[in-house]
Amino acid sequence: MKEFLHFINGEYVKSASGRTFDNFNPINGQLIGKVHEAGRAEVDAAVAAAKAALNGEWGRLSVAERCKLLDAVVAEINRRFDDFLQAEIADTGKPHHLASHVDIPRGAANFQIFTETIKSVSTESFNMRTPDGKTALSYGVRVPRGVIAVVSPWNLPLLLMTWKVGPALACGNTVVVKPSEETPATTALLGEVMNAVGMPKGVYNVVHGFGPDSAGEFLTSHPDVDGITFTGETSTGAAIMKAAANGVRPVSMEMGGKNAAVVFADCDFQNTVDTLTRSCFENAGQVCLGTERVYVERPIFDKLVAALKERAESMVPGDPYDKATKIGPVISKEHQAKVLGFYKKAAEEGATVVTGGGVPDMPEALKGGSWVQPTIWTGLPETASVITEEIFGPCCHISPFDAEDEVLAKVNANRYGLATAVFTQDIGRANRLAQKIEVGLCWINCWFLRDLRTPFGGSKQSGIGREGGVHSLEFYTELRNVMVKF
Ligand SMILES: NC(=O)C1=CN([C@@H]2O[C@H](COP(=O)(O)OP(=O)(O)OC[C@H]3O[C@@H](n4cnc5c(N)ncnc54)[C@H](O)[C@@H]3O)[C@@H](O)[C@H]2O)C=CC1
Ligand SMILES: O=C(O)/C=C/C=C(\O)C(=O)O
Repeated sequence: MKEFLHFINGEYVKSASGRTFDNFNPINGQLIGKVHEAGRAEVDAAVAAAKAALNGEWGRLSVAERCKLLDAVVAEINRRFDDFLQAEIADTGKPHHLASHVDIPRGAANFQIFTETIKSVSTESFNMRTPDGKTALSYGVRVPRGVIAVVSPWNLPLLLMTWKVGPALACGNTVVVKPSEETPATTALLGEVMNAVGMPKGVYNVVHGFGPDSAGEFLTSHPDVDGITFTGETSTGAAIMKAAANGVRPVSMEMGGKNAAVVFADCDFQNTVDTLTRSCFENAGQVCLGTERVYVERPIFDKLVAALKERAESMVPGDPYDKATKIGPVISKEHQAKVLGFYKKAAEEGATVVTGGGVPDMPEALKGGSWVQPTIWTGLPETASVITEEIFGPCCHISPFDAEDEVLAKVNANRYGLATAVFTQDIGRANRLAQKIEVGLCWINCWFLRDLRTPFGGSKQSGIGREGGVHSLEFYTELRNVMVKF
């Protein structure tokens, strides 16, 4: 049986308490291994190692030397691609094609983009006359913030963790990562990569455990943590902000969403259906950017519902190791119960269940997994739970609309503001809506098309701050001003 250990100061270590918890495979419900749960002792040791590394060899490296090490991390992730792939599939149950095309390549790319960024970024400088007639030159210099706590979720474990570790290290910080209790494997494996490339001890640390009264809380409330970056549920983000306030540490928060897609009658129909199939059902709907509300202009409403139904029914849940499988299980039995709870509520609230709505009939070997059917509803009022609350499952509600103002008001009538997708051939209308929809990310005729140089993050209760390209430097560095009089 596998054992997942903490990675502290370059070494894999057990918890002093001997406390462990079980890690289950969502594909068949079988035990993958035991995960060591960090107590205060392990979190203290990890933060101390990270703090010491700032003043050691790591802190003395030039930007070029630091980037060379991180380039070696990219090469080593690619060399061990299959190890990462297998670990990620076992932990999450995501299909092979998705993990191999999205998650693992992005794990490497998330280091590469920030080595490129940090090498070419400039700061401002000003020349001025002093009151006594001399000259002064002021210039900005970016310095690392210090020890960064990275708290990451289970839906895209390697991708979302490295999206924060990449820029943190490129900027010269050190990190202590607390991966989700559901998905410890790839974060733990990255420790082997760090050692293989000769990363100085203490630069990358990992502590496993849960949130409240466990590793997550101990880490985010630790006084020697200088900044906290988080992806996950909004209520968790709020709890972490309270911990961060004690000691006045900056936070970067990427939180929940209830994303809408707006489909106009003049859209490229085939592209729209292809894209919605991905945005509603990919990764079993467990993407914070995923679409759970679809608004369709009335003339094509029935046609769109019928087309998406056909596509949803072609997403037959199956063995993620089979390269043809398009949809796997959700992350856990607990999450399955949450998603099925919404399915039940939608029916109780009077939805028309266009397709799905329950648990698929799986082959004997997979029956123990946490499966749910891709599901589409219509007919609910805007106040219904499945239209207002984040479900994080392979499902969407489709409503008709008649006017641009009407749909805009519906899209914005939600506490979240992460992402949207607008489908139309009228580029003026698309850009008009992009200015007015209250989100951090607006896709037009596409979805989850990423350029890692661009700002990524949410509005309203979906987040605080932007990460990506130079925008990540706002969080991962302190901008210091130097004034020289001569
Ligand atoms: N990317 C996103 O926006 C994600 C959203 N979710 C949403 O959140 C729901 C719950 O999923 P969870 O994994 O439980 O999300 P979560 O937000 O509770 O967990 C994310 C991370 O935060 C940690 N954590 C939890 N409470 C904490 C605390 N008080 N202090 C410090 N760390 C803490 C967890 O251990 C995990 O590493 C899902 O059903 C989904 O709706 C979940 C994962 C990702
Ligand atoms: O592309 C990214 O950087 C992030 C994608 C997805 C999420 O943030 C998420 O699902 O939480």
